[in-house]
Amino acid sequence: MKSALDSIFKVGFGVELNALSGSDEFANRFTKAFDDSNFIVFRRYVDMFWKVKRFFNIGLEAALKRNVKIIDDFIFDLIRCKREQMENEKLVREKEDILSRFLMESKRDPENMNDQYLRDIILNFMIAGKDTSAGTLTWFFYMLHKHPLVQDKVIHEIRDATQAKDNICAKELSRLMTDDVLDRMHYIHAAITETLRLYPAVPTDGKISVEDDVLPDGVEVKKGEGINYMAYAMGRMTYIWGEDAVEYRPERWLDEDGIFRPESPFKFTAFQAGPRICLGKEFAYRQMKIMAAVLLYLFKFRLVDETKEATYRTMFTLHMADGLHVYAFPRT
Ligand code: HEM
Repeated sequence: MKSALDSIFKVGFGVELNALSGSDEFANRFTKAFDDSNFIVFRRYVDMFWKVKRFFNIGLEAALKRNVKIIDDFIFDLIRCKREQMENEKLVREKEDILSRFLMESKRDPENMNDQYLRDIILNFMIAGKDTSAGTLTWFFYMLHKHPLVQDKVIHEIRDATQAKDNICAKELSRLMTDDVLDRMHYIHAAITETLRLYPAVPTDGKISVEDDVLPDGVEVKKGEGINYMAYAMGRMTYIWGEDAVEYRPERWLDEDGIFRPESPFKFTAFQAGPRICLGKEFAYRQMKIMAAVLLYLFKFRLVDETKEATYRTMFTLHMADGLHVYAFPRT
């Protein structure tokens, strides 16, 4: 999670999270407030008194208010730092990250693109990019543990694609992860995609119809009605994926030459489909492949509790309940 958050800060906002927060403790406080708020907002679906609690500022709603203050302070600080950074660097690198681009735009339209607007943009990227890829990697490592043969193939492919020496360090190994090398990793791509089919980071997603419509199966939807699609259930349906739908089998994504064969996003819905498909999909695959390849090449992992079956925590994203606790041993 920490590493996914670091990437979003670096690539999306062009700042180092640690440099910004000054200490791990401040960054941890922000991360905790962010995760807890995610959980509390999701709870509103099943707590019919949440508005009353918000009105009297009690219970989880009081906690949410405190968390939102921590998040706001942190994000407004980020915006201030970023503005200073851009001034100091005389805007030489203005176009390198998403936040710089929004800040440039906000100069042209300061009334609409005010700090509140920028805060929402930043949070949107953090929600979209932090828990999704970090959570998927957690389930991926769990799947590899349950399927040692898949794990062997993954490690074989990393060796093959990188041609790394046995005693290579993490820094050198990550330097070998060029676009070319990552594009050759079809098996890992398939194994991550298979993980997302069974454990989609966004397990259920809601939409509101902007006009009267008819779904492909004939169901009528009226303007303003809500509708949900459930990637988690769809990934396990036998009439979509065949009799072995609940089996973890990366090979289903590969052709006879071992090349990754994508499915229609309307069938594999983990990234949604259509004009609002995930903007960070390619970034996420790259990030997850690099992280998985470096960790698996250098370490063997063993679960702390081999008997425990992983289950999820109900939130907007598919968190593994209590996380995945592992022992790591050097592979060589
Ligand atoms: C395993 C990783 C990921 C998965 C499964 C995933 C999945 C999704 C899904 C299902 C949506 C649609 C949500 C909705 O509109 O209701 C979405 C939207 C989005 N995602 Fe991702 N995402 C992932 C990683 C990322 C990353 C790393 C980033 C950014 C760096 C990102 C940026 C976005 C953005 C900006 C949107 C909004 C697009 C729009 O509304 O036009 N995602 N993602």
